[in-house]
Amino acid sequence: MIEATALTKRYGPKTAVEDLSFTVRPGVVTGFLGPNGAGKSTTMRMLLGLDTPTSGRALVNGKSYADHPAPLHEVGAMLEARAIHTGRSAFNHLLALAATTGIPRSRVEEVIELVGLGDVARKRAGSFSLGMGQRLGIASALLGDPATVILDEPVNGLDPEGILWIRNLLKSLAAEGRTIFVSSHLMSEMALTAEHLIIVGRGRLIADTSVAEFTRQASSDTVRVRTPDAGLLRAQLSGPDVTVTSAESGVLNVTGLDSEQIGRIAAEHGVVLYELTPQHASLEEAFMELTRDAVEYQAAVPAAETAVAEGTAV
Ligand SMILES: Nc1ncnc2c1ncn2[C@@H]1O[C@H](COP(=O)(O)OP(=O)(O)OP(=O)(O)O)[C@@H](O)[C@H]1O
Repeated sequence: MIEATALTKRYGPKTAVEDLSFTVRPGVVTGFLGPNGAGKSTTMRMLLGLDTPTSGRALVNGKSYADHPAPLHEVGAMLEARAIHTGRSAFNHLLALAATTGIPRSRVEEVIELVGLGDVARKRAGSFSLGMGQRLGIASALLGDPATVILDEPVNGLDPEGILWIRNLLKSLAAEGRTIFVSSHLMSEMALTAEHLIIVGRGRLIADTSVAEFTRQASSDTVRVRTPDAGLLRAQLSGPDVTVTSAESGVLNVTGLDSEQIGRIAAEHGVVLYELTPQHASLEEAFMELTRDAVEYQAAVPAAETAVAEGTAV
C-alpha cells in the first residue's frame, strides 16, 4: 500500500509536486500517468526516501521508507534501469546487492530465472541490450520479495515482446497481492497494463480513476451515419438533446441518440443506411485532452489550427 498525503516538493522557485494525495492499493496494477515534467519521478523519489518532501507525507506499507528496518523487503524499485556497474555480470550485480541485505544466493538465482536472464546472467551487464538491462533492473527490484513494487517508465524503449513481457509480469505480481505502481506517459500502454490510474499534470492530481471508468468517459456518444437519404433522415432525427452535424455529403454525425435508435427511425421511414458506426475517441486522445493545460513544453500551434480547434471560422 502506498499513501501520499498533501505531498509537495519545491526546488527553489520550481514546484515539481504540489499538494498531491492518493492511495495505491494492493492486488491491482496502478498506472501513474502524466506528460513530461508532471512530477512522476519526483513523487517516486519521495516515496523511496531519495528526496525529502517540502511538506506532506509519503508512506509505503504504513511507514516512510527510512523507517522500515529492512526496506528492500518492503519496497522494490526501478528508477534508472541503467544504474548498474557495467563491468559486472548480472549475477554478480544481484549477488552484491543481495549480500548487503542478507538475501540468500538462492533468491538471486530465483529472480534471474523469473526475469528470463538465465542464459546471459554470467555476461557483463555492460553488453546488455536495453531490454536485458530493464529485466536486470526489475530483477533487482524483486530481489527482496517486496510487497510493494515501484517502477519508473519500465517499458520505455522496449520492443513489443519486451512490453508484453513486462505487462504480464506486472499483472502476475499484482495477482499475488502486491502493490504495483508503475509510471508512464503513454495512456494506451497503461490501459492494457493497469486497472487503476493516478493522473498528474504540473505536479497536481488531475484524476484518480479506474481504467474502465476512464475508458467509459472517453467514449463519445457520436454515431456516424452514411445514407443516400441524408436530408430525409436528418428531418426525422429531432429531439431536445439531439444534435446532427454533417461535414461531408451523405454523412451525418449524430449525438443524443444511439445506433439502435437511429437504425429504428431509419427503418420506420424507409431510409437506406450504408453505415451506422458509434465513434470512440482513442484513450490517448482523451488523455491528451485531460492533460492539455498541464503540458509543460507545448509545441506552438499555427494560428489557423488554433482557430479551428476553438471553433472559430477561418
Ligand atoms: N533536482 C531538480 N531541480 C530542479 N527542478 C527539478 C529537479 N527535479 C525535477 N525538477 C523539475 O520538476 C518537474 C517535475 O519533474 P519530474 O522529473 O518529476 O517529472 P516527470 O513526470 O517524471 O517527467 P518525465 O516523464 O519527463 O520524467 C520538472 O519541471 C523538472 O524540471
